[in-house]
Amino acid sequence: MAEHNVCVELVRERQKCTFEVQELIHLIDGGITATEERREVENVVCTDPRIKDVVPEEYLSHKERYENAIRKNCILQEILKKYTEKRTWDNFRPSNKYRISSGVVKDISPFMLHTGMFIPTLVNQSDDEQKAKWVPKAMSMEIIGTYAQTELGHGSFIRGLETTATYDPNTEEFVLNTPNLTSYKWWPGGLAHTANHCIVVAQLYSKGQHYGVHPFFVQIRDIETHVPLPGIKVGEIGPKLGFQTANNGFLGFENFRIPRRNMLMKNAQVLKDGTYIKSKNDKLTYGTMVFVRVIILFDLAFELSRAATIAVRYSAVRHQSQLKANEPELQIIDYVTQQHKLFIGVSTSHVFRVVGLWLWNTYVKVNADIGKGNMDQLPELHALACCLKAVCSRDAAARVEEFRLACGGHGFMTSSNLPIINGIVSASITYEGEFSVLMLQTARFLMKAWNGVLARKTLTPTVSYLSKFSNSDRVQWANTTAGIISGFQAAAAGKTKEAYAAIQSYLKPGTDYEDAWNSASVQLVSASEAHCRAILCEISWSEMQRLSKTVSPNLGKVLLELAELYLTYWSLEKRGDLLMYTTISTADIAKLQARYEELLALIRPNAVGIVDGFDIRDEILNSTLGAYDGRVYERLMEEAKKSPLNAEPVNESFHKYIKPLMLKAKL
Ligand SMILES: CCCCCCCC/C=C\CCCCCCCCCCCCCC(=O)SCCNC(=O)CCNC(=O)[C@H](O)C(C)(C)COP(=O)(O)OP(=O)(O)OC[C@H]1O[C@@H](n2cnc3c(N)ncnc32)[C@H](O)[C@@H]1OP(=O)(O)O
Ligand SMILES: Cc1cc2nc3c(=O)[nH]c(=O)nc-3n(C[C@H](O)[C@H](O)[C@H](O)COP(=O)(O)OP(=O)(O)OC[C@H]3O[C@@H](n4cnc5c(N)ncnc54)[C@H](O)[C@@H]3O)c2cc1C
Repeated sequence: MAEHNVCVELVRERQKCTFEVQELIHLIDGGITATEERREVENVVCTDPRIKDVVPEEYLSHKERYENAIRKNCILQEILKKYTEKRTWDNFRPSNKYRISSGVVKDISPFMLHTGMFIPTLVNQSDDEQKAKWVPKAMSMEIIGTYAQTELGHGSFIRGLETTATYDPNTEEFVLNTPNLTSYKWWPGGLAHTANHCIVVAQLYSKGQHYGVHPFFVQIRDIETHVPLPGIKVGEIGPKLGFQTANNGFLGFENFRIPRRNMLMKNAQVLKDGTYIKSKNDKLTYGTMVFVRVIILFDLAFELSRAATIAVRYSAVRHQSQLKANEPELQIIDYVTQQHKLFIGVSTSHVFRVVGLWLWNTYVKVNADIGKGNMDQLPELHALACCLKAVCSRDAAARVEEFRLACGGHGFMTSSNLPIINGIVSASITYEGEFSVLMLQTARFLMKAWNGVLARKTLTPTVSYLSKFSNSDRVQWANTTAGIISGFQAAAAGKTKEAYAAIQSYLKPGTDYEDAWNSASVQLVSASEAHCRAILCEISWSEMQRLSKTVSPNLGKVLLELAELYLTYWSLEKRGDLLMYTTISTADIAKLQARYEELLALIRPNAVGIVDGFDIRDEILNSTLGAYDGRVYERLMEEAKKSPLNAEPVNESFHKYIKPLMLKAKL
């Protein structure tokens, strides 16, 4: 971007920056080569003239919008293929290259489930022979798939799914059926008109026995004509709050037959005669969900970084009101209340990224152990992935909404892109495991851990802190980062203990454990949240500390300020918990507040530099308010002019309706 086109406010902001932005970019990308590789792909895609929309997406009809998304995503796939053809899935270097998708369509790609769930399920749940047959075809997009699990009647309760797969040993086939309306698959992305294959999660029956839910590889459309195969009823579910171009669909089966070997057989198998071979652990069927819950953290970090870039740059450009009489109007970023809205979101993006990487490394390690037959760490991984996915998605949605509010009226414009990002992030609170449902999964783990505390057992690493805080004394408070982390752990331990006690107190004679659990579930969710906050604080602080030692002192200082801001913000938000479970005093809280305000002031001069460090191209930001040059007002007007209503000075509705109304009023 030529600096002479950049508005004066952003030029000044960039001059103020105390660290090297390029260094931050490389840190976020994971190295200079990763930055170069990402930029190269982004450049090829974003400068391809076929990708540019003449009419903005939001003015298209639902149908046109989908067709446009498909057209452009096919071009993207073509380009990406060039960059990935030498790689197989197994050595595919995890990167943030998928973010390029936002430079192609503003909303969600209809191929997202193909990449995000169809391929991972084939990779992780097929046996070697199946993998060799299906994965290359899916990777090259010779076949296009999705993940069809949720039904009209059941999403959270997977054991309640109603689609059946009944083995017929005579033909060595499974017969798939949708027994009633509530058993229609409902929601899968790309299912409606994009995918020709899907993973179907269905209840398995063989030799008259029921064996629970299992994944099946199912072709639903003809490869040549794309016509649904006989016995398949498929369609789209209609417009939603967001995800307009995701092509979410419904699917029903009528005696639809698939070969025996189309059951994904890495974990459980059905032999030719119908004999069922059990998996080493029946929860391995849920493996793709664990994978996606883990990688969602990267997606949330990225979406937050987009919203942060938009809101921070806009706040530097926008002037409003006078702080002092006869002085120029302030840049809104100089109002401390504005900094309070903005900087926690910026910091949260960094926290999610580093905690996401830590979770990813844990996932890789546990998966390797599972491969060797050791399932010991699976419950802990599941508990971690559940609460982190749940809390981070909810936090991200709150932060994006705050960024939107921080942009005042203009943040309400679709052209700001904040409403679309809001839709994308809000959806993540529900999909891949609804918030409360996942929090209660982690609570199950915490209750078991508390049993371990009572029995003086050694606990697994992420809950080992519970033993430290098992007595009733309030924990000694220290106004340091270590003290804050310890305070969060004390709050988590205290809440876990109380939720446990609440279950016991509800367990009167004649009460089932499940009813007592339900009665105590608000406290259980609260305990899970506290546990998750303790993890977010501990891991983000240790990771940011580690990273700060790998970079220049100037950047290291900024990283630590962002990390400390996160800890301080949450200490103030959760002061009630800290007052209950630690010896924190009102004077300590006042000190925390003062430090928080100090951190806002320290971050302020670097705010634009920090969001520049996310290195998000204008085509990927898609925002009138957030572009690199800060030409906010020109862009808002340019976009407004694209409204089809502005194509004619008088709309025909005037003659048809308004004029007659006015004439009638005269009579
Ligand atoms: C360096 C960077 C690397 C990154 C790599 C990047 C690669 C980039 C590639 C692509 C990028 C793409 C971009 C990605 C963005 C993300 C996009 C994804 C979009 C997704 C769209 C949405 C898709 C969906 O929504 S699919 C449907 C999802 N559905 C759900 O999640 C349903 C939720 N429900 C459940 O999970 C379960 O029903 C339940 C857990 C709530 C209950 O199950 P249950 O009834 O069977 O269990 P119980 O309650 O009885 O418990 C039994 C027992 O089992 C334990 N359990 C449960 N689940 C698991 C599990 N998964 N694993 C292990 N153990 C489990 C449970 O804890 C109980 O244990 P107990 O010991 O307590 O008895
Ligand atoms: C944008 C989007 C994309 C999606 N994409 C896919 C996809 O590609 N493939 C796919 O298979 N699915 C997909 N889904 C479906 C998604 O996974 C489910 O919507 C999700 O798992 C929640 O299930 P549900 O809709 O049945 O909600 P419900 O389970 O009916 O939840 C409704 C309410 O009941 C509460 N509740 C439910 N069970 C309990 C419990 N045990 N304890 C306490 N409270 C409970 C919940 O907390 C919630 O408040 C998608 C959903 C969305 C929104």
